[in-house]
Amino acid sequence: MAVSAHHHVVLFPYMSKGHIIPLLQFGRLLLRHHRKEPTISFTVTVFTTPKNQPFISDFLSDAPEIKVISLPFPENITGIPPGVESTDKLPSMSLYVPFTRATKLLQPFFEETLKNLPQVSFMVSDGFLWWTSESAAKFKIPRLVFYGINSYASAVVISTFQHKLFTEPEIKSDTEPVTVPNFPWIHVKKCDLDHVLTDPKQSGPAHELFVDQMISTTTSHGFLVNSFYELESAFVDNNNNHSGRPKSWCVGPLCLTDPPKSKSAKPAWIHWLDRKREEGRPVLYVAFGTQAEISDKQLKELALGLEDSKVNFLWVTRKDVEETIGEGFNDRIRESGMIVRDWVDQWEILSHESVKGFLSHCGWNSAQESICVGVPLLAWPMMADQPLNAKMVVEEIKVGVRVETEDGSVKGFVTREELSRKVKELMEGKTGKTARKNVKEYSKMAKAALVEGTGSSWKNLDLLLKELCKSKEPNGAYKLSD
Ligand SMILES: O=c1ccn([C@@H]2O[C@H](COP(=O)(O)OP(=O)(O)O[C@H]3O[C@H](CO)[C@@H](O)[C@H](O)[C@H]3O)[C@@H](O)[C@H]2O)c(=O)[nH]1
Repeated sequence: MAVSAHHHVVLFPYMSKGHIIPLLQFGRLLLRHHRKEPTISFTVTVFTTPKNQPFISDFLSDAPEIKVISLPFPENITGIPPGVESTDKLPSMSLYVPFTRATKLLQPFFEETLKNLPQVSFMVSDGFLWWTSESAAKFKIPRLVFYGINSYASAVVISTFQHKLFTEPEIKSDTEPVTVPNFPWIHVKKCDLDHVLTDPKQSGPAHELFVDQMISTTTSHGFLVNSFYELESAFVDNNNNHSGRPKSWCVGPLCLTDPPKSKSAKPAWIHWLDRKREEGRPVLYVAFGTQAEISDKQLKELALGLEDSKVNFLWVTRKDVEETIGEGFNDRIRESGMIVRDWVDQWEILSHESVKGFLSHCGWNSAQESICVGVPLLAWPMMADQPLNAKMVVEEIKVGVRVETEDGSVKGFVTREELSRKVKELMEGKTGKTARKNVKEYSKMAKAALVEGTGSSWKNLDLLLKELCKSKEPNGAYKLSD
């Protein structure tokens, strides 16, 4: 089967760095696919809002052919400070619902712009932007939905939801392990799942938003998944075994599509990592993505736990740690630790030879980046899909160690003693050693998944493109060109 030559693809990520980054990487992957498979070529247009555009343009500086269009972000939304257009700038993630609901006001601008663009072969839009499926239907554009989560997390969520696992009968305990019906070897706690899935009332603004997102998902052409088959085959197969459910297409790891970095102008933290390499000291990288909320009390305990562990660490955080902990901390850790408050190139840090462990909240991008570079994880999940990602990483593929909270709940307190013990376990202990060995294997599989012609993700993308990029009959039906 041949496909007609040139296609226009629209990408519409949710306004959160953890959602924007992988979709931009997907845009790059499309261009790269064309370079390897010249029979099919793409124009890619990314939709966003003005305050997100500089980040996107900078991220795509190696791919100027990807066009970025900004739509005006709605003003005067109750609770959302003026000028906030991305979740990492929200004063609290409790504003997720009004922030996300506000995006619906972009719909008329989006549709007006679509009218004036070249015909779109398919669109990939974020599952949080449920209303984009209405726009896709109006313009007869096949929509792929992207949630940024892996197949393990979505399979567990679907099973929990379908079996009303925590709601019928209602399970009151936050920390009682319950067997997941489709996967009897997995036990989840109520606190591992988002409140919308476990709330017996099944009502309220968060629930209504979730329902809208689910409905728009079921009417989509398929799921685009930032993962690779070999990592979680049982869960991919399970997700694709439900008749009537859109097919999941694993096309990742998308982080492997990042361009090689230029060697000029190394930032200070890379110089610091170079020095640690010369000293022969392994480094723990510490970072919690772009929207984690850590109390001052917890931040202090974290800092003291890192200090107690005596392990060298590079910690990227938006907070002023010394201000929270009190004078003297920076002096005490001067030799063993470095704290960075800038935006960093996380991939460059994780790829550095000195980095031998990653204390992470297990946002799916971070976790997968760590797997790809072969660095084991110390999992400290905090919200959203992170508890499930942590379970997957520690229990399923065994590439990490888990930090436990005092009361066993996800949002519970982690003591300095626990943290220090687990840091040492990851960096020097037996479980850490096994995780290190396992993660190297998955790292090889990750790279193999994208190899032209033979990789599972390469083949999936090729099939998907062939399916979506058929030329259209005037009545909107698809026709194969030959
Ligand atoms: O200074 C920084 C900070 C972050 N990153 C990158 O930003 C992304 C962060 O994504 P992720 O690790 O997934 O964390 P979050 O920002 O917390 O991601 C949100 O989105 C993810 C994908 O849906 C979910 O898995 C998370 O739970 C959710 O919090 C990663 O690619 C990082 O490499 C940088 O490059 N430099």
